[in-house]
Amino acid sequence: MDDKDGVIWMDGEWVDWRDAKVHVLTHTLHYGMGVFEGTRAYETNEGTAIFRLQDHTDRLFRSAHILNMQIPFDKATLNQVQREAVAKNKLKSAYLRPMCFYGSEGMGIRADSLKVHVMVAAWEWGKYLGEDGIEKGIRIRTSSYIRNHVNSVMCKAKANGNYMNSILALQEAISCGYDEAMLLDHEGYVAEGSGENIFLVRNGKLITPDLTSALEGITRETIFQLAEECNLEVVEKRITRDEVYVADEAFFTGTAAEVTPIREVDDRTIGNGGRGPITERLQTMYFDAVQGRSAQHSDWLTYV
Ligand SMILES: Cc1[nH+]cc(COP(=O)(O)O)c(CN[C@@H](CCC(=O)O)C(=O)O)c1O
Repeated sequence: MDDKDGVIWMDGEWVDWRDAKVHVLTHTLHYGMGVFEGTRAYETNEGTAIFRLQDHTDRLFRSAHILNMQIPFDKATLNQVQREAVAKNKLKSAYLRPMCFYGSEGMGIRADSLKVHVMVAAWEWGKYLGEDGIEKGIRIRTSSYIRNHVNSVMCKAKANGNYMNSILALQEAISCGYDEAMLLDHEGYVAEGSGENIFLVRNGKLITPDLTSALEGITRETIFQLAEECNLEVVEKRITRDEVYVADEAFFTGTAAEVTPIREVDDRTIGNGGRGPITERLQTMYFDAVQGRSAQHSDWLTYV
């Protein structure tokens, strides 16, 4: 990733992509105390637009608040910089990564006298779980790693250090021949994917875990709204792994994952073994919204 052409925003300045570096004694590099966002910009007939930019920026600031980090820029600045990151890098569609991190002003767990630094990068990122995955569905397995406990890490913060858990789970799934991991919480109930929220369809209803141990996904909330528009009931409840096995349909949601059907869990075929009809309908509505074909949701788009 460090050999691209383009620019990255660091602490108020645009720097050449290849020069966007930090010292090896950068505190967050050692201890993982930082927050970030993943936001997508899509090409639309009216130009490139960032999807639910304000919601992502709001969550970035909530994440920082949870970790008691003071971001030294305001939301309007972060929103404008993300628009510029897409434009300056001449991207028609993009994945945006704002991140707030502690610098190399000091070391140690005490973490006092540290400065909060902010960067924003943007790059082209295709289908997170593969082109096939979006249409045919993916194979997932229940991870041997449980989701972080709500009192060991802060699950409502999109915090850098939380993702060691996700990486271990995903690496395990891939090493076992699957595409993604499904993580249970410490009580054994389904929480989410390594980087996605999860939905089931059963008897025409959507079912999704409550947010206790999961990230408050913006795509998850988008699906709630789209489901309401097509009179689909959404039930938030505790879900066991065998409820996933007997679901009629299942899918992941996330900015990177978008709406990805799940066709198999722990070698159990889900429903028709592919993308289910309700999943397809919601996926189509989602892509209509992000690609500017849904007049009803033009407010979700921030044109670059
Ligand atoms: C743990 C987790 N849970 C749910 C979600 C879905 O949230 P939302 O994007 O607001 O719908 C994400 C986003 N995962 C991001 C990280 C991907 C990465 O590899 O980094 C993403 O989808 O951008 C998570 O990281």
